[in-house]
Amino acid sequence: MGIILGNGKLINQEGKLTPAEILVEDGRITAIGESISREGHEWVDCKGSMISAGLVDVHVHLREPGFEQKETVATGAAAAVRGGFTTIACMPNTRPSIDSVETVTYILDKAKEAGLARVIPYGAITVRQLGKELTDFAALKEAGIFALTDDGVGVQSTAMMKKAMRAAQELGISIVAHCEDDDLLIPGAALHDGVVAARHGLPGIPSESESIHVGRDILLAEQTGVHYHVCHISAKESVRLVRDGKRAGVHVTCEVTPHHLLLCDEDIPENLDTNWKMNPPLRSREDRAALIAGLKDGTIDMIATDHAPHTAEEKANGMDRAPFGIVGLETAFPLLYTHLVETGELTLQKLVELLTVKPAQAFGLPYGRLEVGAPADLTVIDLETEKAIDPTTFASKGINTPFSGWACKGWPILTLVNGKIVYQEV
Ligand SMILES: NC(=O)N[C@@H](CC(=O)O)C(=O)O
Ligand SMILES: [Zn+2]
Ligand SMILES: [Zn+2]
Repeated sequence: MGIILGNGKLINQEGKLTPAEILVEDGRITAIGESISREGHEWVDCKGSMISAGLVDVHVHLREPGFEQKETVATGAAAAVRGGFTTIACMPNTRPSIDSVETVTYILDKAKEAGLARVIPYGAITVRQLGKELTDFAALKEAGIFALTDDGVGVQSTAMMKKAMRAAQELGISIVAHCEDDDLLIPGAALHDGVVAARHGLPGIPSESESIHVGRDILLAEQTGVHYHVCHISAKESVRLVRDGKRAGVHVTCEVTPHHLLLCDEDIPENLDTNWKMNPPLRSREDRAALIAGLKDGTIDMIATDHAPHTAEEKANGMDRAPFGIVGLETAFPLLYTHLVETGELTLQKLVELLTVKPAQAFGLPYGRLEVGAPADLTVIDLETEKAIDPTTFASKGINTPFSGWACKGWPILTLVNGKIVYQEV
């Protein structure tokens, strides 16, 4: 017996929504048609909503092991499927960090136990993410990592990064970089080094602290031939460097977050609410425009949330001491649909691609495609009902979002992973 997603809509070649039904059997999509015979199958009413391939997020912090008060694999995976994400790659800045086979296996076991989203752990580039010694890439690959990154911190040594790229290239693993040059950082700086930080008399985080690493690493990627991916790109100079790198034939990709696409430093409230503190910081209005332009011309390959839950207690520590990071899994699609698609900046088709097939393609994952034979990772999204973002309803333990109260359309109502219903709006 299969499951029919009935009374749904699909985006066609012209980007129009047309009536469609999907049959799912044994974890795969086995038929797509205007109307599928219900005989012998369970029938689920999509109520005229859009059916999309399940969303893929290559940048998520699940916090387990070590910071279970912020999030666990189970709560993070629940947040993922509630947000329509069926595959998430989780970052290694846990305690211990994901620098050993044991920790990779621990997370994969927790994810299996939760039975919600597909969770693929990143492996750390350096032992304990200290930048001093490479981890055992071959062993981590064997254990099932998604790619290598030291996200949370930048790899400071150029020589270490080059060595990592060489080794990763030989094994066919991608290097994913949090680009940040610590030499350019002022302790306690929390906002972009621009007009808003200046108005508050605060030290700022300069754009070059990011773009210098982007430029350095693109040159190293050119030398080594590795697939190099930039995390949470935020500065216009970084976008320019990636554009030039692509033109020169370097295998470079990058991601942007929903918050960097929708907000800039001028939006930060006067009271400096720490739900607006994240790394990289919200940059200038021009930077935000460059990110949208980069998405449109293909320089930016995908959208990733950088879901970074922290406790309310930690976030209550003031702009200079609160941890960097905001949650994103449960708000990404509604925010982007409402504020980029409904406003005419991006087409719905393009938004869906940036959250499905584009990240999957860049990293060689078999997900993100809605076609017969593909794994039945599916998301049904209600594009009509308008609701305000309410952090008290989140499945995530984190409620640290600057988007509380924002009215949005585009809410996921049903999520299937591997043919199994893992989220259904009640
Ligand atoms: N993005 C953030 O502001 N914080 C992330 C770290 C990171 O993504 O660099 C975290 O782990 O909290
Ligand atoms: Zn980062
Ligand atoms: Zn991150």
